[in-house]
Amino acid sequence: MNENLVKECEQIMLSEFSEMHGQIKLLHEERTNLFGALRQLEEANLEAGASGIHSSLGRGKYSECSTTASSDDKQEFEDVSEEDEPSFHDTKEYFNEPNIGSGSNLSNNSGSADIKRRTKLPDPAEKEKAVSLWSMIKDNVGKDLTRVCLPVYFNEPISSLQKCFEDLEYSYLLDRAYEHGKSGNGLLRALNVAAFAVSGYASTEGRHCKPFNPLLGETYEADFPEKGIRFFSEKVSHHPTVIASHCEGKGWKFWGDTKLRSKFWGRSIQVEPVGVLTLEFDDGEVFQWSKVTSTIYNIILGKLYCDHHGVMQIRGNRQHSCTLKFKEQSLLERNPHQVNGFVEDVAGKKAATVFGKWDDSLYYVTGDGVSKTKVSDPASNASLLWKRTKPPLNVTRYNLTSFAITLNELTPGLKEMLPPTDSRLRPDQRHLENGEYEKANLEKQRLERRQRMSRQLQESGWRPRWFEKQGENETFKYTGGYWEARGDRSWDDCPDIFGEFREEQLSDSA
Ligand SMILES: CC(C)CCC[C@@H](C)[C@H]1CC[C@H]2[C@@H]3CC=C4C[C@@H](O)CC[C@]4(C)[C@H]3CC[C@]12C
Repeated sequence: MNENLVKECEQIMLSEFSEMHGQIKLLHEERTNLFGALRQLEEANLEAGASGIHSSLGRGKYSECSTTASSDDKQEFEDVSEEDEPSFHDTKEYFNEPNIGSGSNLSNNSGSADIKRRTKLPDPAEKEKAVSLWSMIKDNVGKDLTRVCLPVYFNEPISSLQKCFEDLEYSYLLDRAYEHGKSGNGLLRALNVAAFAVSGYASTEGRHCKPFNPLLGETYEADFPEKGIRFFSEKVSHHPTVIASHCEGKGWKFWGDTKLRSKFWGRSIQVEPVGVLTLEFDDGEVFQWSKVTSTIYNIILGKLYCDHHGVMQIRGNRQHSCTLKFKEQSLLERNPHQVNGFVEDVAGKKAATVFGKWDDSLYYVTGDGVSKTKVSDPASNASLLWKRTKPPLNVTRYNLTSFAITLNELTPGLKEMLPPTDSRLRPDQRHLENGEYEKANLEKQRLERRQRMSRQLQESGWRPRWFEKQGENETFKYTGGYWEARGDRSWDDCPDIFGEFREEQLSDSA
């Protein structure tokens, strides 16, 4: 087949995923079948002189709900929680003055190494609405459903750029890995790197909402001196969606770009992240790996959940490499989320066995593991590498971790430092976080309209501001300068991507 045609098709598929259009198509098919059946039933019913069938579907008959536009707010939403949550919003908690603490070499220019971060999201301004995808779709019968943009209710108040930073929640594992390697223990370095690679999946458990798809050129910075890290990411391509990120820690750098390739399997979606993650220690040891496949189940019916499966090869350039197997959850699985693997040396000898669960903990045993201990029994002589932190006290329907809760916060003094492209300034996401759903929806529609220009922007020679394609496999590498520019707040060349769209913006970049 024609190569270009295949490429083109692939591109279309990818962009479809980013807008979740695929799901809608599937839903469309399902419901077309359903309505077909319904029509037959109704015809049969009419013939029999009965008319009670519609009520069983809750709302109107199929012929009535065909013309409402997606943006129309006449859509019916079901309220689940009747009682009002008691509000214990404490403003002091959010606007604490930062204390000047012992700074790390990475601390920001405001000199506040001891930033007090929030422990919960703002209380929603409006009452939350529970919306099922089905209730969305049933009001759009007869329309081209691929043109329907999902309302903000399906989103979590986190952008994909911020979600990439969630992989660094357990960055202390990399600090440990650095120290172990420095003191000559290459095996423990490799083990901690393996634990880090697994720990990034922990936050995906129980998360059922879609992150915001960033606009082309949108960025996110995370300066976390308390963790000794500084992270930066940018959306570098819209068709297909590619996010590039770069993180600096104590003795290490971690970077990579992620492009998602997706496949639709009836009721589930399989996501294959394409791209290589690189971890480089200051002493020259490098580890590289790719993320495993993730599947999101029960998109249409039942409880939505996410599983990760496949083999992760963490290749090192010195003594040790690691192979991790994420076991696919079977229908009758009593012990889901299992990860097993081993670290081997250059001679191919197994130096340690690792086992655990991606949503809970990871252990290791030195040697090949099998002869010395029962792998499934962590109580034996296995040592703990990583344990997930407890969920926050105030869980919301987004199920964010304590760490994720802090990611979209505008800590004191931060707003003035940010470029106009930072995710924290994205209005619809901010409104959603505040529970202002109506405003959030309006802004989301405006920005989505704007985003449709991105293909044109990209084709007319748009370039990422902070990353550049490098090397034979064309990975995006950070070109530097962001934190320096932040020091002088010189954001003149950063476009106002969340503002009103102006025609010149197309010609500017050409
Ligand atoms: C809107 C409704 C219908 C669907 C919600 C889908 C949610 C659960 C989906 C949408 C996008 C998905 C993410 C897409 C990409 C990745 C990167 C991968 O390495 C780990 C899983 C992870 C992080 C997925 C987790 C599940 C996810 C957040």
